[in-house]
Amino acid sequence: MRSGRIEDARMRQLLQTYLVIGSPNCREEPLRVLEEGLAGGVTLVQFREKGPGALTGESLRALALQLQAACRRRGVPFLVNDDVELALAINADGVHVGQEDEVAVRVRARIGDRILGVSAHTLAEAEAAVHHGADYLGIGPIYPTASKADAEAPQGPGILRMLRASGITLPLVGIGGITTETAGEVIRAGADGVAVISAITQAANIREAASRFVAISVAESS
Ligand SMILES: Cc1ncc(COP(=O)(O)OP(=O)(O)O)c(N)n1
Ligand SMILES: Cc1ncsc1CCOP(=O)(O)O
Ligand SMILES: [Mg+2]
Repeated sequence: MRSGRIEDARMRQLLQTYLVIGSPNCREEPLRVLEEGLAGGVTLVQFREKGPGALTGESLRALALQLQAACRRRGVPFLVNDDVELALAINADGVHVGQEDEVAVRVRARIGDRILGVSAHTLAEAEAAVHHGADYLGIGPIYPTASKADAEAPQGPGILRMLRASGITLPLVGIGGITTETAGEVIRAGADGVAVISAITQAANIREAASRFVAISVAESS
């Protein structure tokens, strides 16, 4: 059991290499993809079961439990995207919600001290999320992405510089089209880390891809 909200310093460490994963993103068994990512050193995991062929009902819950168990074996926190009900039912470590999801202040009330991540695309959304009790903000898409059909227009790393210059001090993670070529500039622009779907889940060598992101995040954050 966690006692109290996560500290910013710990949150920043967890955000360094954040894997977002669901079965539609995987070319092979999601558990194997996740285990390879964990072996490569990913620091935080979000279960995001969305897109063509996404599981529902009992199979969704079964996959969530399977992936959560793999994270527990490695001591890596496991968050659930969108579905607060599922997160509570499986006792996940936290939830990530966006602007179209259940409002953050209500999610905070429901999940207690579990980790709360909130997506923001503007300074006003970022300030509201801070006020509503977010532990970190997901900022993106930074670059074009094929992994989210309804993504907003890419904003580039400048959005991160703008948020930092405007006084947002909460832990931030960049997301959207981030590769090992661009992860460094995302962190230098003000992110504490990078959240990645395809550059890890679709990699020919998942473990190696994850470990490259880890090395970049560590080097850029020190
Ligand atoms: C770390 C992180 N940042 C942003 C998002 C996007 O959330 P949202 O805007 O609610 O879109 P969906 O992921 O629900 O399609 C995220 N999932 N994770
Ligand atoms: C969930 C989400 N939110 C903004 S972009 C995105 C998708 C990121 O996936 P990828 O790393 O494959 O571009
Ligand atoms: Mg959402």
